[in-house]
Amino acid sequence: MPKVIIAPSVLASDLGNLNYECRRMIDDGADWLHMDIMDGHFVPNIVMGAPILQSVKKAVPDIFMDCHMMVTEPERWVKDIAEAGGASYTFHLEATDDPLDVVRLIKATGMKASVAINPGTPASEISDELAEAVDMILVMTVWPGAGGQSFMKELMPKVAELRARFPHVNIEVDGGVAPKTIKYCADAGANVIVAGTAVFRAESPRDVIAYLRAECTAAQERILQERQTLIYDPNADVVGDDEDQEAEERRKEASAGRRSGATTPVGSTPRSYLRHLDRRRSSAASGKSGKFGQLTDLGMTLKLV
Ligand SMILES: O=C(CO)[C@@H](O)[C@H](O)COP(=O)(O)O
Repeated sequence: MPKVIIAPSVLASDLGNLNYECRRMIDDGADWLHMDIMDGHFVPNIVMGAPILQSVKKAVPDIFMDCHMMVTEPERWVKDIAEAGGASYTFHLEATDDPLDVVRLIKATGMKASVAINPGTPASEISDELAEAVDMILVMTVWPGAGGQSFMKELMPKVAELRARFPHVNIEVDGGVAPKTIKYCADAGANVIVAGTAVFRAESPRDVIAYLRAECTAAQERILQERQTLIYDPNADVVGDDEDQEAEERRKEASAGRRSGATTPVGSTPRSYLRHLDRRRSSAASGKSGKFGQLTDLGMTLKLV
């Protein structure tokens, strides 16, 4: 599983003291700083651009700036952000017809490339080819444009689906992530955690960062153990297996979230996504068959990582 990374979103910081705020977060244990760039078109707000990032990079040279570009023309700002010291460039899938070309432009600058999807965009819009080309996929857990919104738990099946499909890709969540909501993200398989209000406005940002990290690390161990149980067993009977009551409950909750773009009718863990595929395939088959066979028939590659 990819490393757990905690990235406080500076949108919730004291923007008049941005250099100090970024330094404070790094000293408190943050791995990255999440820099929200908004152009007033893709989202209705305008927040910072390359000159501000450049000034931060100069004052805080060891910063890793995770640049979330909420802009309509993602290709237009790649060079400026790279020159300003951006380390990772996230563009929105909804903002381009040629995501692979944007990735190519980003990579040519030496920055890491990442693609974001809005709450209304299904995970299936991320093609295998795109996922292999990027370093990270950002699943927005609020509609982009403002900090301090409520976390959309019903989107967790998208995270679980992407984690099941791409065990090694960084999966980032952003929006309303806090100690109260981290478990949903962590169980679904997210490993890059953006949190603005919950960290910057906390009495002890250090404690919040440590808590978010601990929850994700613990969940990763659980996910790895669950994957072990998916080792091929020709005698396994997965049809009608009701051991995972919790997944069933989550499936019900998830289906209530379809209107928000959560199109995967499954529970919110990578394992339950794989089990869903298994059940779907099994219902069309007669008798018992091995799990690997069923998954690979569906085009899935089940990997132990
Ligand atoms: O991109 C965005 C909003 O558009 C986020 O980065 C938010 O800034 C996260 O803030 P909180 O919801 O954690 O306060």
